Order: sequence, then C-alpha cells, then structure tokens
Amino acid sequence: MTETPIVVALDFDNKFKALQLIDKLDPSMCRLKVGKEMFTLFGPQLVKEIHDRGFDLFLDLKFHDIPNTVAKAVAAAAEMGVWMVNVHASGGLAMMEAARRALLPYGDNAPLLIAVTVLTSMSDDELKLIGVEGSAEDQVRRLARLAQKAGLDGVVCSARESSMLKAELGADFKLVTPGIRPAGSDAGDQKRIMTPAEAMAAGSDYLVIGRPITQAADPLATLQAIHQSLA
Ligand SMILES: O=C(O)c1cc(=O)[nH]c(=O)n1[C@@H]1O[C@H](COP(=O)(O)O)[C@@H](O)[C@H]1O
Repeated sequence: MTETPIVVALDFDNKFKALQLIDKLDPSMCRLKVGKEMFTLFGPQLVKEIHDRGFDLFLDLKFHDIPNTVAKAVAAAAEMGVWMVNVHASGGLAMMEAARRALLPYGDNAPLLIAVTVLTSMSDDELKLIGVEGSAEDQVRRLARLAQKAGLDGVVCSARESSMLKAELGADFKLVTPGIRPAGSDAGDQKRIMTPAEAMAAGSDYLVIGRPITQAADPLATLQAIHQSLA
C-alpha cells in the first residue's frame, strides 16, 4: 500500500496509450483511477492489468441506483480487489447503508467506500437549475453528513470544501478531491478548483488529477513537479 495522496485519473479511449503511461509510473508515486469510459471499454481485464502492475485502483463508477442494485455493484467491485469505490450520496441514506452492508463480508479487505457529494464541474448556478437552492458548499455539507451517517469512509468533494468538512466531520473521514489544477493549467470543464498544494493545506486526503498529468507533454515530469510542490 502506497502513501502518496495523488490519484491519477486515467480517462483514455485507448488501452495501449493508458498502459504506456502506467508503465512510466511507479506505485510509490501515485494510485490510479479508472472511470466510466475505460471500464465500459475494457472492463475487469483492465483492472487486473493495473493490479498486476502493483497499483492501488480507485474504481470510479459513481453508482446511483436502488439500494439492492448498488449493494450488488459495490460487492462486485470488492470482488475485483479494488482499493476504493464510490457511489453518489444523492442516491440517499438507504442506498449508502446498503452499500456499506454489502462490504461487511470483506472485512479489512473491503475497498474504501466513498460518496460523491456535488460534482466539481457544478457551480451554484448549475445547482439551481436542478432544483438545489443554496450554495454548493451547503449541499456538500448536507450530503457529506448523510454519507458519514451511513457509515461511509469519506466523500468526493472539491478541495474548496475540504477545510469545512475536516473541521465538521473529523480527521478520519476521507476527503477525495478532484478539480485539482496546478497553477497555470487549463480548468477545462471543472468549476470548483484548487492547486495541489492548496488542496493539501485545506485538508484533502487524496488529490484526483487527470488531464493536467495525462495530457501533459511529459506526464512523469508533471507528476514529479506536483510532488515537489507538496514537499
Ligand atoms: O468521482 C470522481 O472522481 C470525480 C468527481 C467529481 O466531482 N469531479 C471529478 O472530476 N471526478 C473525476 O475526476 C477526474 C478529474 O479529471 P481531470 O479534470 O482531467 O483532472 C475525472 O475522471 C472525473 O470523472
């Protein structure tokens, strides 16, 4: 098990290119995240190839369904031996509790079970359009409290909410923060962003970073520079 806070988001449509990048990396430098695109294209075989290379894997499929379906999906993720799996907190308390129960048989080998609060691509204005009044921060707080009540290990949020959540929910509740942008890099579709150093200072436990590393001319040098910025 590695101690690095960095999780590299592998969002590729080409397995060869993804493995080329992975083979330049080392499990002591980062964990890896496989999301909807790569899992839909390459499935459990890709998970196995990543595990064979010694990396911890965050399976980011953001399950959101009725409790029975989510519980079975989370157990299927545990069967693959992944390090972390996530659900959408907006699926509700019963759904998250069912997911938690589904992992009981795995004991200490269960993946970390994390709930997505408000996507880092959402702004206060966009939340209004889907009927959520109040700020993103208020909604993140509400959903994070619900996730903690359901017994989850932590939440996905933006680093802008990290200091508030650490203070309110305690040091052990893991904060997984995408929307990380090293100074000067393109925000793309992300709205609630922070630099790696700012995010760690705010209390994030894990930094999910995709395009700033995967699309860099030299991904390894970029990852090393991010590590240096955290030192
Ligand atoms: O659950 C996630 O990982 C996630 C939640 C969220 O709120 N925002 C978010 O960007 N993500 C994921 O984090 C990664 C961010 O990638 P980049 O924007 O390329 O750094 C993507 O794979 C997203 O699917």
